[in-house]
Amino acid sequence: MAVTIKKVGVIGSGQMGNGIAHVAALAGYDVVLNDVSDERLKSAMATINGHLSRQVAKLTITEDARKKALDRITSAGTLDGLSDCDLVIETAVEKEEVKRKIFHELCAVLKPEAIVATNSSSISITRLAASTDRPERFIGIHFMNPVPQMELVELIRGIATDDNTFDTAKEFVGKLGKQVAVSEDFPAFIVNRILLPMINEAIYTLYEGVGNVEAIDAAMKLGAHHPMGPLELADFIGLDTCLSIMQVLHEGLADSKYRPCPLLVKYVEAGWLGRKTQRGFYDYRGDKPVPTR
Ligand SMILES: CC(=O)CC(=O)SCCNC(=O)CCNC(=O)[C@H](O)C(C)(C)COP(=O)(O)OP(=O)(O)OC[C@H]1O[C@@H](n2cnc3c(N)ncnc32)[C@H](O)[C@@H]1OP(=O)(O)O
Ligand SMILES: NC(=O)C1=CN([C@@H]2O[C@H](COP(=O)(O)OP(=O)(O)OC[C@H]3O[C@@H](n4cnc5c(N)ncnc54)[C@H](OP(=O)(O)O)[C@@H]3O)[C@@H](O)[C@H]2O)C=CC1
Repeated sequence: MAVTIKKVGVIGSGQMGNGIAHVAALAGYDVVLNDVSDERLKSAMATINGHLSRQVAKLTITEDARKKALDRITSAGTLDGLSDCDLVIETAVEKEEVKRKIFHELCAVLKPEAIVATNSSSISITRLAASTDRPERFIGIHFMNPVPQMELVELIRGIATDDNTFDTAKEFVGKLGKQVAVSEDFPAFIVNRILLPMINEAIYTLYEGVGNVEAIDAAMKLGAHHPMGPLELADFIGLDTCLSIMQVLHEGLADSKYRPCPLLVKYVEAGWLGRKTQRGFYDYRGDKPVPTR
């Protein structure tokens, strides 16, 4: 039987965290948004307001809905502020040690009956659940980017996830107006098991000089009707996240076909992480994106 969720905690206020806070608040949930820096939290609130305002301008929501949604979101600089949440969704960086540390600290302050979820793109839900005090109330709720636009959410049970937790997560996703795809707990689940090797292959195509950035993106946009070219999409997701997902696939499935492209590694080492750092396969610092290769 599903448990009633009223207050949702979101840990990490990057592009996914602010998107999840946005859709949860619009659906009527009280939201507490947490991040390590106040600056990040301020910028996330401004981003959410910007996206809600665009929805008002497009008449997809009313001005009243925008105001109410914003009023439902509060920010918290520490995890103590999430102690009375019914559901907490972790969406910090795709690094297992960071997530484990967050769960350890969160569980010490969170009410025992609350559900803990991760928006991880690739990491084992069973393994992450084992770093909490409540593996039966732990689940993967994997949103797609950009959250307000994408219809799908993957639900991934760990080995110990109980039926109440699964049913509650499914009901929550339904109330956000999204569709569920259920995935088994294997590296990168369904969407990223398919999407990330395609993106990695596009980077190999660039690395081997088969085509330049513009040619590769145009080929897949015009030749396969993808809404974004694979390199544009990689920049949109974040190259650090893309690399982490490929590493999880490579290590988890022990197959050389998932080897991250050395050029992807180089971009991440340079700190060229895509849109979020203004430089990746494109340079976003000018009026329009300029390919970096
Ligand atoms: C890595 C993972 O773990 C899993 C993943 O998420 S993989 C990534 C999955 N996502 C994709 O593949 C996205 C592919 N791209 C697309 O579908 C489209 O390009 C897109 C929806 C992002 C934008 O569509 P578009 O028609 O080119 O652009 P545009 O008309 O400017 O925007 C369409 C809508 O998206 C919204 N949008 C665009 N970027 C956004 C963002 N970063 N955040 C929130 N909303 C955004 C716009 O506000 C607009 O909404 P309205 O119509 O309500 O105004
Ligand atoms: N990008 C995508 O397309 C998708 C990503 N995901 C997953 O969502 C998660 C977040 O990704 P995304 O939003 O893109 O990443 P971002 O880099 O945009 O945001 C991550 C945020 O988490 C913050 N953070 C880091 N450590 C902590 C911490 N200990 N406590 C609280 N906040 C912290 C970061 O702060 P700071 O920068 O200061 O370190 C940053 O604000 C990842 O697990 C990713 O795999 C899932 C679906 C799609």
